[in-house]
Amino acid sequence: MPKVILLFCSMSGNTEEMAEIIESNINNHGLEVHTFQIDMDDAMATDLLDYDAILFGTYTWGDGDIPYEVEDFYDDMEDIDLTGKVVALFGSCDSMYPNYGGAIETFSERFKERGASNVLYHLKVDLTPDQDDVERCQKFADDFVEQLHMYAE
Ligand SMILES: Cc1cc2nc3c(=O)[nH]c(=O)nc-3n(C[C@H](O)[C@H](O)[C@H](O)COP(=O)(O)O)c2cc1C
Repeated sequence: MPKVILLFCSMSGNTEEMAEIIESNINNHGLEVHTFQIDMDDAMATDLLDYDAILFGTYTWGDGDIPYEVEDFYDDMEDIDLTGKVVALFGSCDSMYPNYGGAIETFSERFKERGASNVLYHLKVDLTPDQDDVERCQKFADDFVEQLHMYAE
């Protein structure tokens, strides 16, 4: 059974809502997920090493920037080898900003740099998830589980 970690940060709760939908859908597939809110829980970049699969959620700040509360986590990722990990990223963004969901792209590049060859999709939701977005989150989780089984074979 693959070990799955879900890490996220969220200022006003939108990315957190996505994380909850994704977690519950992955649980529905019979997989256990260990979930951490980066700024609240004691989650460190080295924790990633203990898992086969990583779900990473972040909102975007400033001008397409990563939020300050994940800056240390981002920097600490520099020293870890994520070869072979299956990764998918998600987050709430705001289409009023020119750099829509830039933090997701930045983290995606970081995961790739660190050797996570299977960086899958990015799910971006505009502000608070509406009913369509809830379904997109559910599908995102379904696809993730499918990919996990594929890579595990
Ligand atoms: C000061 C500020 C800057 C922001 N900059 C961006 C941005 O560059 N790109 C973007 O897509 N969203 C940007 N956002 C929007 C947030 O990412 C969006 O509100 C998101 O829903 C917050 O997610 P959360 O509820 O999980 O904290 C910005 C929001 C604020 C308050």
